[in-house]
Amino acid sequence: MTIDCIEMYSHEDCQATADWLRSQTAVHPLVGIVCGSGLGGLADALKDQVAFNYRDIPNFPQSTVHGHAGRLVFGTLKGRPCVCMQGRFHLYEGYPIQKVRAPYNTHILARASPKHVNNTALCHVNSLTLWNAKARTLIAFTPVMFALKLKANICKVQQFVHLMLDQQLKKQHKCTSCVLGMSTVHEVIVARHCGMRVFALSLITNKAVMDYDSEEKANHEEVLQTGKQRFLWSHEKLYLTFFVFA
Ligand SMILES: O=P(O)(O)O[C@H]1O[C@H](CO)[C@@H](O)[C@H]1O
Ligand code: HPA
Repeated sequence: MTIDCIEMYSHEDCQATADWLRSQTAVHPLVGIVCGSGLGGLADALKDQVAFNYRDIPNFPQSTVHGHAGRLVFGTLKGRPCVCMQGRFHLYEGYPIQKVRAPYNTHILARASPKHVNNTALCHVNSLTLWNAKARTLIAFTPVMFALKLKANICKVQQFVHLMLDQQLKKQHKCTSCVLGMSTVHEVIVARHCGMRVFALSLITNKAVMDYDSEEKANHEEVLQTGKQRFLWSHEKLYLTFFVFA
């Protein structure tokens, strides 16, 4: 990490964010959920909510994407302390990666026993991805979760590559049989790097633009609409899966 990067979001900045949050709520989350586009409604399921607007949290990035409420919601889900991010951060918003990943570092700091960053944990970048044809939902697991999920026989399995893509990088990547995203991969990398167990569930919302010479972009309204339509199903599954592993 260069000096510039450290200055953009230092350990002290991160600590200040965590200290402020700890002073505002007695909830010490065991589970952190990042709600993607169209899925922010999941936070409504939390009981005894204490919510903060990102703009009021020291050093926190701001949500700029339509449909991302920009709130951090603490509460309990089936009795487990939990925090939901209603709004995530993307490189295409103009944030440097240090700012995009900051909330995930902060989540670690907010835990009762923070872990040291382990450089070797970066080998967990390649998470497995499962396909549930019925609900058009992809689920990425660490290998342990993959095995448990298979045992539970909850969904039909097909393996995909989840490719991280930024609008500007589109022309550099050609892939077949993969799903595209602009956020989850770097979140998973940082969380694994910090020693968190990760479970990622991605809703397939739209057909990707596969003509690499096209200026066309993913249709965000379609993404939000599909999120709304599929939310009830996802909601139930999120209950199921999070409480298997929390
Ligand atoms: O915001 P998330 O959940 O990543 O969802 C996706 O949907 C948007 C596409 O319009 C992008 O923000 C992309 O990353
Ligand atoms: O079409 C897409 N491309 C990349 N990321 C996405 N996230 C939602 N839809 C898309």
